[in-house]
Amino acid sequence: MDIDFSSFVLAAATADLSDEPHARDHADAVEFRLDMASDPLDALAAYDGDLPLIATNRPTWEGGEAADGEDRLDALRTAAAHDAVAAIDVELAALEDGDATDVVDYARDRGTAVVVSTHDFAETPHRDTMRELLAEASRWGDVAKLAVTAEGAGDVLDLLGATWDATTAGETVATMAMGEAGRHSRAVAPLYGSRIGYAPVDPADATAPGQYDLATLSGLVDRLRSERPKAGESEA
Ligand SMILES: O=C1C[C@@](O)(C(=O)O)C[C@@H](O)[C@@H]1O
Repeated sequence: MDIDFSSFVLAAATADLSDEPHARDHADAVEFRLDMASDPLDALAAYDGDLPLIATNRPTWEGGEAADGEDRLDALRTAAAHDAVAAIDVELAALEDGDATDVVDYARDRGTAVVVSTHDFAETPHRDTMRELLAEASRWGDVAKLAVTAEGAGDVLDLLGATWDATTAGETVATMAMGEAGRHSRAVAPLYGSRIGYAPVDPADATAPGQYDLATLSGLVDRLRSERPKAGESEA
């Protein structure tokens, strides 16, 4: 299965693939958080859902639950070989230190897309720093993802600015501000070019702070998209 990141993709984020039938009405894909699942590879082998998967195996040093090491990357490699897995998510830091380059090469050889991500659970970096992180991740991946923590609306404005700059420079990016102050970024960032949104089917199963549930985010994104000026009307 493939995912087309040339337009917005709404991913149901979950540690439980039995969520997939409940996600179909609203989601374009499922993000399977291997690091949060019990027996993730068995669940993957048994998957026969309709939605394509983005496989993520987030290490503890980037806010996830997977122990660092070869096993984590081997699981991602196994996931990349599964027909339903359209993309894998790899941390930019794991590529820069060289650990994950083999997994990314393997995914590419199989035609599996690569999302290269950075998470900041403490703050929102300076706009220039965010711009650099997106540019760097774009060098490695099909989609450059940046999730930061907003303390106020100004942080979201900076993130949206970096998103817009990257998008107008031709990069394919996914951005979101975590935390309460950043919540609205999840609905608005797609208007500035963000190509992936993440939301749990059930809000109790959130995979990051400040997520909307899937039905709510789907409704907000659709509504805002339909109100956006059509190309040629007034957009830059
Ligand atoms: O990187 C992301 C974005 C995310 O952290 C969010 O804030 O929605 C949720 C994660 O599951 C996903 O891998």
